[in-house]
Amino acid sequence: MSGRDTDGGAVIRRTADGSGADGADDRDGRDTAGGVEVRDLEVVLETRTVLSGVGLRVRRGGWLAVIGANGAGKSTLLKAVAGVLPHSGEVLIDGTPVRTLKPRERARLLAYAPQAPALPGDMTVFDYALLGRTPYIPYLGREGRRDREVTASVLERLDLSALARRPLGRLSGGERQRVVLARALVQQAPVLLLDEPTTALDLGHQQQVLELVDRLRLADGLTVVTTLHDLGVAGQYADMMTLVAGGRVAASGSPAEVLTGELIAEHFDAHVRVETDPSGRPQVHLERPGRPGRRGRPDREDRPDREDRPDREDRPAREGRPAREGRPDTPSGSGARTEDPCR
Ligand SMILES: Nc1ncnc2c1ncn2[C@@H]1O[C@H](COP(=O)(O)OP(=O)(O)OP(=O)(O)O)[C@@H](O)[C@H]1O
Repeated sequence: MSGRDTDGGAVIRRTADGSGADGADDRDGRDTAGGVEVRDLEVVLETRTVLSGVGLRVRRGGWLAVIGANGAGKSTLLKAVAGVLPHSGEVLIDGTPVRTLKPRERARLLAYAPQAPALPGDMTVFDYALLGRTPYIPYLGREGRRDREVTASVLERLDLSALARRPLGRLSGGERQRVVLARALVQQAPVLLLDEPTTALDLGHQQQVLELVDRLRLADGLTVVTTLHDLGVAGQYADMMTLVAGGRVAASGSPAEVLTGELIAEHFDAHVRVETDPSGRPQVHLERPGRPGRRGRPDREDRPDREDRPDREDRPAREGRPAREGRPDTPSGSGARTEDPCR
């Protein structure tokens, strides 16, 4: 379900059915243990300290979005959590330090989809996704029927069945990105780390991928950590956010706490309008400086005072949202407005 905002831009909204558990998930007998905790993480690349003093905590079944400007350290943070970068400090997966896990143990606990991995051009989509089953296949053994079934099922859910026999070298960028995600999902680990999983995807596939991840999270208690550049999407799906700036945590909290006009202006140097959607989640709209805030509407200063508008008292409070009197006022100077975007 996608909609259009009043600015004419496309807005992805979460589907209304928060339960999301469609019963079609194909994981069996798997322990869903696994929250993530990072303590005082430091990563030095070559001679440069890229992350310093980073801490975060994601409960089992939570979705954390790591946001920040280019070069802030988001991918480095994800790689350190995935255990593929040397680090100091502690990364705990379900209470176990990731550095103490053998690769096979780690792969059963944690699946990581990098932003742009090098893909073997001659390998087929199916065989590449099947690599996600490696931690379950005995040494010197072959994959079994179950492994092939899980792989086929994930490919189907990501609209990739028709491409199953296609070599990776002959895919589009968005198809490649879904194949990388497929391999991670085929791994069926309780912790899923996704580095910018939707950058190359069209709007429909973005939504398909994010909804699938959310369904798995809600149905199986999957713990999800993603980096996301699209703050609007991050605000719709994550239940917690960490804003990284200059290799440190600049802010963390709920999407409403982190996606404020002030923080976005400070750390992204971007001019935005933040609104609250009917489900209470923040929506971030880019605003062009010097233009009216909304198409076809006069600037705020030119409009009659809200208190003077005659229809205000007659309107019912929106469903799922406290009446105006119960909502906190917009912080002064935040740049965020609280008008209903549908009016
Ligand atoms: N191997 C490396 N050696 C030294 N510095 C590196 C290395 N890899 C990355 N960096 C630097 O570390 C910083 C953080 O990089 P990282 O890829 O984590 O940023 P990011 O927040 O994911 O950025 P983006 O949004 O552009 O993907 C950047 O300044 C980058 O130039």
